[in-house]
Amino acid sequence: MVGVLPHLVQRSRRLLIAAAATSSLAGVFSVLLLTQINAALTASQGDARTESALRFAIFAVIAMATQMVASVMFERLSQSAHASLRGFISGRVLTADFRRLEEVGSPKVLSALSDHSAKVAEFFTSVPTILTNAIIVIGCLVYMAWLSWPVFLLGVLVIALGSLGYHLAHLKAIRHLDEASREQDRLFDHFRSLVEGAKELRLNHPKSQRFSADVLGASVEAVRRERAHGMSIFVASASWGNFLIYAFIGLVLFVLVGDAPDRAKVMTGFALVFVYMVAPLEMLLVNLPKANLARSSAQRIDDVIHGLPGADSRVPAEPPRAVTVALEGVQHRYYHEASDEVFTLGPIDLRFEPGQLTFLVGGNGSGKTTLAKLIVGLYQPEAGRIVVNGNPVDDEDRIAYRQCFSAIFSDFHLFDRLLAAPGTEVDTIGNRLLEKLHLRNKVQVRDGAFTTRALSQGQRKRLALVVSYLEDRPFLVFDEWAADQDPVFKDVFYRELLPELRAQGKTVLVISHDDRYFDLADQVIRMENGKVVNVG
Ligand SMILES: Nc1ncnc2c1ncn2[C@@H]1O[C@H](COP(=O)(O)OP(=O)(O)OP(=O)(O)O)[C@@H](O)[C@H]1O
Repeated sequence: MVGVLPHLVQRSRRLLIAAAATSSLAGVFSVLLLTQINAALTASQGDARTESALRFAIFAVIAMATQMVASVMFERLSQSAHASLRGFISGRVLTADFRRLEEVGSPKVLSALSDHSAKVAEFFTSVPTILTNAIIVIGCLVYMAWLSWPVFLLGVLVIALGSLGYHLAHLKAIRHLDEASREQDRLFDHFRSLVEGAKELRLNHPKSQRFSADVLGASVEAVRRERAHGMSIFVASASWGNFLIYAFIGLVLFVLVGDAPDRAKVMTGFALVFVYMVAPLEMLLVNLPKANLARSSAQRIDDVIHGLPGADSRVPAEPPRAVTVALEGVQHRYYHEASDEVFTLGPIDLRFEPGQLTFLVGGNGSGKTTLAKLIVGLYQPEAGRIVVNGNPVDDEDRIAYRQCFSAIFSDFHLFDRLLAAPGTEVDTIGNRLLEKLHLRNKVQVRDGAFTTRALSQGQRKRLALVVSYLEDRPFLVFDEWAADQDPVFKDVFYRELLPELRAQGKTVLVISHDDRYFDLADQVIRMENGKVVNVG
């Protein structure tokens, strides 16, 4: 698989080449400017000054214009790389296998979408600086060769020594930068705790302080330390490069030039070239680490993408009106790395019919939610198979299979927009449902969105139910939906809403601890430790 950085480079190859060519031109004209300055400084009386001034002016304008155009082009490349990276990663997250996504975890995904993408995009803005300055340095060397061969050879030797030092430093520095970007993924997890654990942290001051110092602070510090370490090595090697340049200047001015007849003239030329070359060299050495940071971030993005292999994104057909789902020897396992233990669910054989109300019951951790995720197709069975309306579900029709379901899990998410298909009278139907769920005085559906989501947990669950009704899927799954409802509404849910759904021919699966209502079910499945122990 091509990494994201080579992919981005390949994708915008043409613009990149154009921008690089313009950038190189800017470098070439900067060196030509230098030749004009030198010519003016060392010219004898009576030389054609006007002509020289004109050339100088033309070169200056071209250098500025090419620099400007190149910078704008690279800035655009950088922004489009950023946007395309974000689109690409989000696309992968959207289509990824759900279990793989759970394993990768949200901190890594968020870190890839924000910080790492930005660092990779910056690569495109550091390229013109690297390129222009590299050309200036090379141009200066060529000019030097024209002035004097021995000096040029010495220059090449210095550059070779500098590059060797830089390469050795690079090997060491990149380790720190890689470690920093890995730690940064963990840092995003702590950022999430900082926001999502705001209540717990406020209620316990010592805990908050320990979190701030030992967890968040330690991680921030680790990123700072590793990045500072890595970047310091780069910057220090830049100083080594600078030192070599000064050593070079010294050698040329005091040893090589010696007592040449036109010493003053030669020395002026060289001094000017050196001074002209130092700043680009510095820029070069400062910008190369940025490109390395980008590479390290691109590696992290590649890791996330690698963990989320692309899936079939064919648009599935409309789900059938009614579904019979059968599980045949279905099995799923979770591996817990920390304790080296495996939780095994199944093998399980079950059957769900249209117009059938099933209750799934069992103790905490017995595997009810995992079974529900298997039934709705979020997890693929590791053994056994699922048969829908008589047809076994294979990899190709898994997406289509999932469209048969609408589920409210306990960690459900309410989107701010209902995102209904165009043409659906979502406002009218939604408001009717809000009325039915006793929420009309609190919230409305307007222009395809709820007017507010700032409601109690039980009320938000009712909104999730509205969404579920609107989706109008043949199989509905409610994972402890009623747990947050008041006794009156619980009664409405079990005695009115569920029988209504059953009467409509829906297949309904309710995970519940409310044993008062078990007698309403057509089927009660009891689970213990990952196994179905009873179907009544
Ligand atoms: N995302 C996960 N990654 C790894 N293991 C998990 C994951 N989710 C659940 N498990 C494991 O599977 C077991 C069953 O969990 P599950 O959520 O299916 O139980 P449950 O019956 O729904 O429990 P509860 O009544 O508490 O909701 C747990 O004990 C846990 O060890």
